Amino acid sequence: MSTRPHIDEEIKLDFNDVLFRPQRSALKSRAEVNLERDFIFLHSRRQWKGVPIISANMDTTGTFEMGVALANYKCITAIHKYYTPADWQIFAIRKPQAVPFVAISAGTSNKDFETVKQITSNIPDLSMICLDVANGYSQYFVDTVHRYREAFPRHTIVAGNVVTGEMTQELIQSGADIVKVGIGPGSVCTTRKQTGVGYPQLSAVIECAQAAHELSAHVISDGGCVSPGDVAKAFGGGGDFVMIGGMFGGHDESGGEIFIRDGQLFKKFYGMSSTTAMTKYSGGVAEYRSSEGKTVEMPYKGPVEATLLDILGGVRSTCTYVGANCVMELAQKTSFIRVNRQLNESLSNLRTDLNHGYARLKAQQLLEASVIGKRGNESGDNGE
Ligand SMILES: NC(=O)C1=CN([C@@H]2O[C@H](COP(=O)(O)OP(=O)(O)OC[C@H]3O[C@@H](n4cnc5c(N)ncnc54)[C@H](OP(=O)(O)O)[C@@H]3O)[C@@H](O)[C@H]2O)C=CC1
Ligand SMILES: Nc1nc2c(ncn2[C@@H]2O[C@H](COP(=O)(O)O)[C@@H](O)[C@H]2O)c(=O)[nH]1
Ligand SMILES: [K+]
Repeated sequence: MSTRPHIDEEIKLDFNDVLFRPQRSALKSRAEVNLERDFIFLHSRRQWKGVPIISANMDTTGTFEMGVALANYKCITAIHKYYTPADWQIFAIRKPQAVPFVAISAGTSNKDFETVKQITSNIPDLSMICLDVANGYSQYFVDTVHRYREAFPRHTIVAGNVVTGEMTQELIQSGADIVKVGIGPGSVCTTRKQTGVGYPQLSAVIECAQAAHELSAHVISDGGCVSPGDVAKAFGGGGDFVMIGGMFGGHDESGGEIFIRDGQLFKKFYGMSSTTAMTKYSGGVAEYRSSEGKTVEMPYKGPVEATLLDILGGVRSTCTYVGANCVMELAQKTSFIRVNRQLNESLSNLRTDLNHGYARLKAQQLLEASVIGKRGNESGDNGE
C-alpha cells in the first residue's frame, strides 16, 4: 500500500481571490434589481419566495428577534436549537408574520428529533428544518438526514456542512432539499487551525452548487462573508442562499448583553463549537476533543436593519455591474477574474467612518447612561 498522499494541484479559490468582471447592462437603476427568488424544493415540493439571505443558527445570530427583523425584508433566520417548545409557541403567536421566514435547527441527537417533532406539530407553518453538524461527512449524519426525510416528507430539509460535490449529492439523495456548504471559513471558526481541514469557500460553493443543481436541488453558501461583495460573490458562484454569522453579530437583535469597556460598547460573539458555547450548553469541553471556535468582543453595531440594507444595496449594485436583472441571474452572468489585490488599503490605518447613516439610538443612550453613572460616582452621589 502506498503512503504517498494524493495532492489536488488544481487551484481552489476564496472570495478574496476574485472580482466580478463588469459587463454591459440594460438596467437604469439599482432599484430595478429584484433580489427575491422563487424556489420549489426537490423533495418537499414546497414553494418559498423571498430574499435568499439567512442569518446563521448560532445562538447569537439565530434569535427570534433576528427572525422578526429579517422577515421584514423577506430574509430567513435559522433559529438556534436552544429555544424550548414554549418559547417557539410564544414566538409563533406573537409574530406569525415571521414564521414563514424562519427555520428550526437540529443536530443528530434523539432529543433534538423529539423537540423538532413537537415544535413543528405545534406550528404547522414552520416548514424548514436545518440539520447542522460540524462534520457532514459522518455516516451517522447521513442516517439522520434519512430519518428526518421519512418523518417530515413535506418539510424542506437543509443539511450540512460539506464542501465537495459527491457528498452534496449523497446528502440530497438521502433526503436533503438544500445542502449547506462550508467547512472552516467562518469568522469565529478555528477548525482549520485545530484540524488542518477545510476548502476555500468560493470553490466549495461553485463545485457543490453544480453538483446540487444537476439533481435539481439547492445549496447555501455558509460562512466566510465579510462584506456585501463577498455575499454577491457567493451568489455569483452559484449559491442559492447565503448564510451569514459574523456580519449579523453585535446588533440589538443578536443574542447576549451589551457591555462597556473603556467607554466603548461591545457584544460577545462566539462560535458554536467555542469554549463559551460548550460551557453554556454542554457543561464544558470534553477531554477527548478541543474547541473549534473562538470568542470575540464585537463592537456594538445598533439595529441589524442597517447592516442588512447595506448588504442588499451592495448585491443590487453587483447585479447592475454585471447586467443581471435579478439575483437568480447573477450566477449566469458572472465571470470572475483572479486577482492579487482587491482593495486599496493605503489609508486603512487612519480613523475611518464607514457609517451607513442609520441612527444608533440604543448605543447613544447607553453611552450617555454610562457617562451619567460615572459622574454620579465621582461626586459621591449614588443617583436617584
Ligand atoms: N461549518 C463549520 O466549519 C463548523 C461549524 N461548527 C458549528 O458548531 C456547532 C457545534 O459543533 P461541534 O460541537 O463541534 O459538533 P456538532 O454539534 O456538529 O457534533 C455533532 C456530533 O458529531 C460527532 N462528531 C464526530 N466527529 C466530529 C467532528 N470532526 N467534528 C464535530 N463533531 C464530530 C460529535 O461527537 P463528539 O463530540 O463525541 O465527537 C457530535 O455527537 C455545529 O453544529 C456547527 O453549527 C463547528 C465546527 C465546524
Ligand atoms: N468551525 C466552526 N465554525 C463555526 C462555529 N460556529 C459557527 N460556525 C460556522 O460559521 C458560520 C458563520 O460564518 P461567518 O463567517 O458568517 O461568521 C456558521 O453558519 C457556521 O457554519 C464554530 O464554533 N466553529
Ligand atoms: K465554519
